[in-house]
Parts: sequence; structure tokens; C-alpha cells
Amino acid sequence: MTGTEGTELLAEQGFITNLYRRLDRMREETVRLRDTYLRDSDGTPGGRVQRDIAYAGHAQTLVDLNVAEDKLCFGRLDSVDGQSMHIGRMGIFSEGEDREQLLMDWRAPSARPFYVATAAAPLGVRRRRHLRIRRRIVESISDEYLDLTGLSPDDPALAAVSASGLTGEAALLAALNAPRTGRMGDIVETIQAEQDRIIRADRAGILVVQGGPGTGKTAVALHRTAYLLYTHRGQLANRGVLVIGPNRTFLTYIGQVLPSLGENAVVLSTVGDLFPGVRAERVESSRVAVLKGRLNMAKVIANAVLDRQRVPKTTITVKYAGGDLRLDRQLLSRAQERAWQSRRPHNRARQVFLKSVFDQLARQVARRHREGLAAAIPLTSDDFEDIRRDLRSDEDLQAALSTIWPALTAQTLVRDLFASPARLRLAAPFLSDAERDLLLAAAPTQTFSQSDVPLLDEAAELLGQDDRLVMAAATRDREQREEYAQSVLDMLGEGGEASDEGTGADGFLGMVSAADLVELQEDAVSLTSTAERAGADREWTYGHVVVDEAQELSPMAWRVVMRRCPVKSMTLVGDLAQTGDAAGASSWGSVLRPYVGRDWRFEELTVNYRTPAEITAVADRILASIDPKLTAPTSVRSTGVLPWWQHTSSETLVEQTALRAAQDLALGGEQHLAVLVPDALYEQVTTRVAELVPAAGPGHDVARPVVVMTVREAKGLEFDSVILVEPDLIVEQSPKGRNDLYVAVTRATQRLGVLYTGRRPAYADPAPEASAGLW
Ligand SMILES: Nc1ncnc2c1ncn2[C@@H]1O[C@H](COP(=O)(O)OP(=O)(O)OP(=O)(O)O)[C@@H](O)[C@H]1O
Repeated sequence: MTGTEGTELLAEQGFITNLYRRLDRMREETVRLRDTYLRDSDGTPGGRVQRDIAYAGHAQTLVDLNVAEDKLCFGRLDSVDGQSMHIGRMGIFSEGEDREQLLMDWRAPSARPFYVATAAAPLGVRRRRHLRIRRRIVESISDEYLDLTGLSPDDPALAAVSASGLTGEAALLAALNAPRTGRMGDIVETIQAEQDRIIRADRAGILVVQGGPGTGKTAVALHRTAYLLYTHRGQLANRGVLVIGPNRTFLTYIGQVLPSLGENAVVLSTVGDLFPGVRAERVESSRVAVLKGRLNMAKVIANAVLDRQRVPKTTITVKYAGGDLRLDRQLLSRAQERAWQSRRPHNRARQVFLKSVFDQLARQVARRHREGLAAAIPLTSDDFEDIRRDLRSDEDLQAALSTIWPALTAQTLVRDLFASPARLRLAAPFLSDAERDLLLAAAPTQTFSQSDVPLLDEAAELLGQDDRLVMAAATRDREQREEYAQSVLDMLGEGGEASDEGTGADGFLGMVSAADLVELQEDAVSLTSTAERAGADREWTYGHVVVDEAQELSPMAWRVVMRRCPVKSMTLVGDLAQTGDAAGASSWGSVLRPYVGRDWRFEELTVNYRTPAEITAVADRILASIDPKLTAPTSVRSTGVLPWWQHTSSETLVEQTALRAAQDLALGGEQHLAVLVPDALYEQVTTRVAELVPAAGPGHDVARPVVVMTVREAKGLEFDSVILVEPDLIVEQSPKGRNDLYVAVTRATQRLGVLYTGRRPAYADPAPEASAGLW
């Protein structure tokens, strides 16, 4: 370190120490305010709610301040006019009247040059500085000079000019070479210019971000979410943002990024978890998933609903007041027509249907009256009302009508549809016999699968909710809670906890009724966060939706996603070359055309930050065999470590894999290793690796030092080291096998090793004709 650098470091340390002091004071003040609200209340339910809201607000601020502790400040911009500004996780101002800005939030417009200024376009920046701070200590600084005017050719500052086009190259490479933790981290310190453009892109409309493996699509999508919540807080905080990922392991992997950026109004979900009350756990074959994912399934569900509104050919007769009432085809068709004209969903149109039936039946009763002995006494409108009420509560009539136009839940509709060959034939005449048989054989009985969820969602849209049932359920729920609250009060009374004056130990019990208790509980419910409320409500519409690994969604899944965001403010990130789901996408245009025509924007990420050049060379050869027209992203670094390839016999494959895993782990350090296997070898390899390496575990536990996974599970994840087992089998096991292989070889940040039993894979070695003859 030169003397000048030492002085600079000391100066920065002084600034950083002051900044942390300010942060500490902000924390203390927030704790004080929060605790004031603990004591403050005027005693009314309304006052208590106000107090709780204020308390929750301060508690959240405290969480944000605590989160900012790590890497509070990471950069500084010095402008050509002599001003300087530090950049960090949040905006911080000095105390006192003048409120000078000490730290600029990375998302603020003025912080943008930190990420995008270059020597060619310096945007008024003279010097960009990256600060590396650990536990409040400035460990190092690295500078880039962007405004070179007036510098002599031998000025040392010129040596620090980046020739690679990367922003903050030293800090970036340090971040990329660091060992992985099993959880994704944020990249606020080193966002690159092409990424920043996407992060700060306009919120309106649909933005598709295509990019090869490791180009930072997930990182960009999450930082964009944080940026949008910061910039459009007013609109987005209330509606929330939905982030969709391919599986729960992936969501766990990315789960810490947004909280570390201070954002919580976000729901993370798979498509399979978007239907509250249903956990899509059943596994089904990719052939069934492809069928259920096709767009014509929307028509099947619509037909299935219509099939539950069918008028029988024969007349139904019901006994009423000593005579027969006839539910004939004409009467029922008229009621059906009325219900359809209402254009309401099935369960709400059912009310119209029933009303028409009861009106017509009441007229039958009136006719009978006119023709009967009591004809001389005319019926009044009150009499009519009584008859209708009577008819409504007639059990025989209810039973007959609920076979014609039943109240239905989405779950019942979908289960019934796939349980009955006749129903399925009626709803899906355009499917072949073989396709219908496939669906019938995979009928959901107890649990549903991922690809059932879009069908349930479709059904729920067409069925709607029966308002009366919803209200009745709410009343029942409230009654039950009141009953429970009363039993608690009784118990406390009997247990002698209430004092003689009829008050509890805190003088509170005697003043509160069961209804009050329930109201207090409801107030607490109203305090739940946007994310919690949104996640529990199927009809919730979000302010923005992000879809990661968007190439995996089936056409039916896209309908679910589009419903969640009618304003179509979305960021879709993915890579068509990595599509593993047989029902997934092969072109963005065809995915989006049904919803927005050509009205969507496209951005591409071109630099691979994850995989070193030595591994990327292998991936590139596989990519060329998938589609020679696809462009591989350029690797940003190289490690000098070539992938290893080991031939082994089928008998020793599992043993060799376990050995290799143990050896890799023995390299030491905080390393994370994934053993990626074909589905057929998953059990054997998991068992043997766990025997040899106690730290190993199954894939869903991503924070373990060693995990065994299928490629499907590894989608979107990354590890320091990857051992790939029997790649030929990975290719064979799925129609998108080559794409899966491409995903598998692009998961490692440092080392890749391959164990195979057949001949050495052609893509192991460079060969001009490799792409033509890989398989
Ligand atoms: N600007 C950056 N600074 C530091 N690290 C970065 C940057 N951009 C990406 N990375 C890192 O590169 C790795 C790959 O990023 P990410 O997982 O977002 O890529 P991806 O395009 O989603 O990959 P895949 O398609 O394989 O899922 C991550 O470790 C991420 O933190």
C-alpha cells in the first residue's frame, strides 16, 4: 500500500466510523419510539389498533436498520466539479437542522452513475471508488478514474482505468471468486451497466430478460424488485410484488436477497403454490404435465363447468303441499337461459337459476290454487313470498336442483372431471382416446400436482364464489370464534383467575366480552402484512409480477400468472436454451402473444458471471448442439482449473461418485458441492454419499456443504463445485435432456467433474465438428 492509499484508507475509515455511529443512534431512537408505543394506548379498540400499527412500523424500521449493518456503504462517487457522495444500502442523513445527506441509497437516481458511468461516458464522474468493509472496518479501496482529461500519460491514475468494460472490476472479481454459502447474496456493490439498465427499466408493461446461465438474471430480477418498490413505493407497497420461481428449493435459495435489500412486501411462490389451500405435492409424469399444460385445457375446464349446468331430458317431479311440482325441460331451460344471460360465474349464476326455478314453481302452485277448492281466496304477494321461501327450504327440491346446477368448488370440479371417463369425453372431445386415458390414469384423488393448479385456478375463475356461501362461512367462523372466546372467558372465571370484582388479574377480564375478544383478534388480522394477505387470497392482484426461470411455465400456467397482474406490469427472466419442462416455452413471442400481442420489451444479458471460461467451453459445445444459432454468454473470468472426466464401470459408479465427493470436500474451505444425478440414480447416490460424507444431504437442504440433486432441482442454483454423474442418462431421461445437461454443467463457480460409464462425451473436448456429432 502506498502512502497516499494509506491516507485515503484512514480518511474513509473516519467517515465510515461516523456513519455507523449515526446508524447506531437511529437504531436507539427507533427502539425508544417503538417502546413508547408499547405503553401508549387510550384503551379503546381503535386506539389499540393505532398503537399496534405504529409499533409494527417502528419494528419494521428497526429490521431495516439492522439489515443495513452489513455493507452499509460500499462506494463513493467523486464528480468533476469536486463534489463527492458515498453510496450504500440506504439513504442516511446527518442529525440536526441541516440534515446533510451522508449516504445515498443505491436505488436513488443520483446513484446511477456509480453503476453505469464509463471512461467513454463518464456522466460527470471523475472517480468511482469501491470500498470493501467488513465488521465496520475499511479493508481496502479500489478506484477507477473515468474523467481522464488533463492527466499526463504517466499518471498512476491511468493504470487504474478498466479496459474490460466491467464496472469496479476488482470488486466484481472478488465477489465472483468468493465461496458460495448455499444462499444467494445481493450484488448491490457490483451491479454492471447492462444489468443496471434492466433493474431501472420502466415499470409499465412486460419486460422479457433473456440471458444464458450465470448472466445474473435472478440477481437482476430481485434487484429490480427492490428498485421498483423503492421508486414506486406508493403504488406497490399496498398491492405487493409477486416473485415466481421454479421450485421451493430455489425460493429458499433466493429468499434472503430481498430482505437484505430491506424489502418485505414481496410474495415468493411457485406456480404450484398460487392456489391457497392446495399444496401441489403429487408427482406426475411429464407426458401428463404436457397435456395439462396445453392451452386447450382452458376449453376443457370451461366445458366441464357447462356440463354441470345441464338440463335433464326427463321431467323431475317433486311432492309439494300434497301435489306434484313438475321440473320439466321447458321450465329448467328457461331458468338456465336466465342464469346464462346474467353472465355471472357458475356459483353466482346459480342464484339466478334457482330464483327463476322457484318463481316458476311458485306460479305452478298459484295455478293449482286457482284451480283448487280455495280459489275464491286470491293469493297475496305475501303468500307468494311464503311459497317461495317454502320451496327454497324443501329438501327434495334442493336435492333435485343441486344435481342440475350444483354449487361447486374448483377442487370438486377438477377431481370429478378426471375421475369420470364420461365427463372427460364430454369436456374434451378434441383429445384422443389415448390422451384421455392418460389423464384418467393420473386422476388427482387426495392431493394435486403442480400442473393441476392452473386447472384449479381456471375452474375457480369460471365458478366464482357463491356470495351467500362466503357470507354464511364468515358468519359461522365468527360464531365459532365467539364460542371459543366465551369458553376461554368461562374457564378463566371458573378457574378463579378472575377476582371477586369480576376482573382478571390485570383488571381487564370483567370488562371484555367474547365479541370484544373476537374484534381484537380481527384487528390483529388487519395488521398482517401485504405479503401475508396477498399470499392467502387467490384473487389478489399484484402491482408487479416477476417470473424467474420463466421458460419453464406451461401455457396454462401463464394464464394463472397473467390473472395475478391485470395491469401487466411484469419482469420475465429466463433462458430458452435451459427449458427443462416438456410443457415449457420455446419462444417468448408465442408465450406472450395471447395476452399482449407484440406489446412487450426485450433485453438480453450477455456476460456469464458464474462459470469460469474453462467450464463455459464445455457448456458452449453443448449449447451449439441444442441450437447452433444460440449465442453463448461470455465468461468474465478464468480459474486455470480444467473440468475432469472420469470413466468408471457401472458397478463402481456410485462408489466412485461418493469417493470423488469426499475428496472434493477434503479440499477444505467453506465450499459447497453439488452432486447432480439422473433421476434413476438419485436414491443410490444420496445414500452412499451420505454414508461417506456425513455433511451430505438431499437437494432441498441447499445450505449443506454437500447436496445430491436431480438437475430439475438444481435449476437456478449454483455451487463452488459440481460433480455430474452419468450425463448420457440425463440426456436420455427427458425430451429436453440436452437442455438439462446444459443446465447441469453451468452450475459451478469453480470446479466441474464428470463421471461416466459409456464412451467419453464428445463435448468433453474441443473439436470443430463437435456440435454435429455430440450424440
Ligand atoms: N454484477 C454482479 N456482481 C456480482 N455477482 C454477480 C453479478 N451478476 C451476477 N452475479 C453472480 O453471478 C451468479 C449468477 O447469477 P444468477 O444466478 O442471477 O444468474 P442467472 O442468469 O439467473 O443464472 P441461471 O440461468 O443459471 O439460473 C450469482 O452468484 C450472482 O450473484
